[in-house]
Amino acid sequence: MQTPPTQKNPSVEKAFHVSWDQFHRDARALAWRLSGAAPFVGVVAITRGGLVPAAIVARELDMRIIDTFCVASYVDEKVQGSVKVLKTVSPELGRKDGEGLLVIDDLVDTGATVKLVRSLLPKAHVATVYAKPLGRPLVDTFITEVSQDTWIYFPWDLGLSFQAPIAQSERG
Ligand SMILES: O=P(O)(O)OC[C@H]1O[C@H](OP(=O)(O)OP(=O)(O)O)[C@H](O)[C@@H]1O
Ligand SMILES: O=c1[nH]c(=O)c2nc[nH]c2[nH]1
Ligand SMILES: [Mg+2]
Repeated sequence: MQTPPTQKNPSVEKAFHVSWDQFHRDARALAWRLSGAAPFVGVVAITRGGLVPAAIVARELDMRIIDTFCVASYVDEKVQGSVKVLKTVSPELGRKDGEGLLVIDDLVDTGATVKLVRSLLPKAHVATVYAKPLGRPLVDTFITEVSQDTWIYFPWDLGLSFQAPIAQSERG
């Protein structure tokens, strides 16, 4: 299954850099919020970004049944291709339209990924750590909203590098 052809994100101007520490705290906050909706029969991570928060949430909620929903979409930074399903959940977990499942991703942006997952698991509870306005109505639980023109930089995509002083960057 696949969503309609390639689309580009609206102009992304701002940057939101997330450290490992901040991501861990935000994912734990998500687990706290989800504890009110528990119990779930299993956790499903939307790969690949959902693997990290899924591990943290599963640890906090003491869940051991963990599966993946594997998709591929963004072909390049900030450019989204059509979303393709590479693997869905096991038939055992996926029966009953995903009822009782907790589906986790790192963020919802345009909502294309979550829409596709929801079309196959309509009764699952979908949670993300971060949400942008376009995708926000498609998730049941999230922690932090950022504006649509913000690109979120995750710690697994970053490395340490020199930062020019603010005064220097203001001089151009
Ligand atoms: O709401 P959308 O516009 O669909 O965007 C959100 C999706 O984009 C990113 O995944 P990406 O496809 O870049 O792959 P990755 O998780 O393997 O990095 C992110 O992890 C979400 O899954
Ligand atoms: O690392 C990422 N940051 C984002 O803001 C984003 N939106 C879609 N896909 C994304 N990946
Ligand atoms: Mg992803």
